[in-house]
Amino acid sequence: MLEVDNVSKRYGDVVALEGMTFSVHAGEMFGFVGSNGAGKTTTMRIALGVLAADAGEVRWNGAPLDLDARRRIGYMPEERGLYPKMRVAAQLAYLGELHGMSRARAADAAELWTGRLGLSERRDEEVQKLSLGNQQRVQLAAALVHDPEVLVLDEPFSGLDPVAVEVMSEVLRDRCAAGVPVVFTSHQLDLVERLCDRVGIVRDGRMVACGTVAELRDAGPARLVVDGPDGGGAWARDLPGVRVVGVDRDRTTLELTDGTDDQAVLRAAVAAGPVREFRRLRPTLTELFHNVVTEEPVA
Ligand SMILES: Nc1ncnc2c1ncn2[C@@H]1O[C@H](COP(=O)(O)OP(=O)(O)OP(=O)(O)O)[C@@H](O)[C@H]1O
Repeated sequence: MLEVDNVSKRYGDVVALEGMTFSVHAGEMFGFVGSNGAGKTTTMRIALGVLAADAGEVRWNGAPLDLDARRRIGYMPEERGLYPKMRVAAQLAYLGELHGMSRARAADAAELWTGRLGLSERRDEEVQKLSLGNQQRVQLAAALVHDPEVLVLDEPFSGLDPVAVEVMSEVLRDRCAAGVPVVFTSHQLDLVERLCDRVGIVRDGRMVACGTVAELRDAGPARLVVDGPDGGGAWARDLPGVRVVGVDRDRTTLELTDGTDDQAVLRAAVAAGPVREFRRLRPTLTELFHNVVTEEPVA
């Protein structure tokens, strides 16, 4: 398990992180989302150990991250650090050797990952001559080549075409299934919602919401949509614990205060007329994200 525990970081007067805390378990895919400048890259750099925290700790399997543990992380940096003039397979093999692999194992791993990531035809090309999307595939291969125990990926999906997104998703799912914790940042919330077991939403250097997508969608006041009795939602206006928040012809959107029994609402609706639809309204991750990042900051 990778644990980021109460990590804080300032750059001069800028508070980049303030008590950032979360953990990623073996075999779990964790999506790390937030607005530009929220602190995601800073967190990833600290998790990898390329940047020192002012306070707090990063632990791998319960122990503070040391040099040895860092070598077992596969990292895809936001600034994409490849050697532009080196050829794809030679570069990957070289990176594998830097991580302590024998020359033969590193060459095999380079062969394997270029194949898995659809780069077989590009093995002997210079990285700088590849399209940006293909350079990104090489960058992921570089994170994977030494068979890391943890994957930390900064924006692995940005700029990829739909086929490349599928290839990359498949590889990450596969690593997760092999027990590797995977954490990645992304602004593509639909993708995060589809892929991740858990999601953390960061705002102004703090984790403001964290959980499974289902947990996050179920948090907050319950909302119901009822398509039924006529009359602009009049049937619901006097129900205890119920607020009418929207009316669209016979379709009424209700917000329930905590503890209000939705079945009592259903009975009231049926008593007032025929009910054609009665369902819980759950926000998408995009709506949740929007709510979280536009909320007034807590003083
Ligand atoms: N080297 C630096 N020197 C000064 N300030 C920095 C430095 N790196 C980051 N910051 C500041 O720290 C804050 C967090 O930045 P960070 O890059 O971690 O955000 P992010 O969530 O990764 O953003 P994005 O989605 O735009 O990549 C921002 O206010 C940023 O301006």
